[in-house]
Amino acid sequence: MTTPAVRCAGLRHAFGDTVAVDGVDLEIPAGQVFGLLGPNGAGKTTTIRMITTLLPVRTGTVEVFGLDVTRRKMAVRRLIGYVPQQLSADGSLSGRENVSLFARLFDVPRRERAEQVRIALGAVGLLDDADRTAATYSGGMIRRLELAQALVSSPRLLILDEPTIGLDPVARSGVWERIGQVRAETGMTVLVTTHYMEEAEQYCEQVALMHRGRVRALGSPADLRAQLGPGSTLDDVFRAVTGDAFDDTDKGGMRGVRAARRTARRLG
Ligand SMILES: Nc1ncnc2c1ncn2[C@@H]1O[C@H](COP(=O)(O)OP(=O)(O)OP(=O)(O)O)[C@@H](O)[C@H]1O
Repeated sequence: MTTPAVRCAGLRHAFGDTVAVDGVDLEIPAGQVFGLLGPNGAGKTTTIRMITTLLPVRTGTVEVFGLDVTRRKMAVRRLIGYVPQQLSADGSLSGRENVSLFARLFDVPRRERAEQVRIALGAVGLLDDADRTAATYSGGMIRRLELAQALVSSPRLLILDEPTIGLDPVARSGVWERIGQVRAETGMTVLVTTHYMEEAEQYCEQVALMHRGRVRALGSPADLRAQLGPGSTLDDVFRAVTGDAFDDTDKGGMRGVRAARRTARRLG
């Protein structure tokens, strides 16, 4: 059997009295687009931060391509590209400068840097706009720029936290198209959190529904719908598991992205 891209066993994390992740067992097969779904506060970001080594794993284990994230932290970091919910692009720099900065941070060899930056910008359709400052980009372009920042180190596992939050439907499908193309070309594994059920349905091969720190349902969107009964949607499955509704904010530009992500955090 091939080594899974991610394996979490008995994973738990508490912030003081708040148990954010409460015994998560999860296996993400290599090469899949895997969706981690859940309402605000379900524990998705905390899980992702442990997988990316940004939060220590105190209880349970996490492996990325068979490497323990606690013992092999640096090796794990080299395998991962991460687009956090918080804005990670600098509005005062050009698209190319933003991606170059990440290339340096991720130790892309100096000789290869310019070419890798060009390839990453090309992969997200931003080559023509690469030398404009990011402050002039639309919300969808900023998300694609952040995707290029994560792709520049050629990761085997791409982790995206709410990649389409706050974007209009056209920009959302633009982001997903780019993710799909890169994944088809490289075979990389994609772990994504999203609030948008129709996106999970359309783009994820498997999803885990999280609620109150636990995985409550796991499977392909089609299997989960079938388990609930004929005519069910993934939304129905979600409501059956959580009983919660979502916020959905559509705004454009750097300010809009920041505002939407802030609102999403506040609502958490
Ligand atoms: N740094 C922190 N300090 C204290 N509590 C935190 C911290 N980070 C998260 N929490 C709490 O842990 C729980 C899980 O939060 P987490 O951000 O993992 O959820 P989420 O599913 O990613 O939600 P969202 O969709 O809003 O990002 C929430 O109750 C949250 O308030």
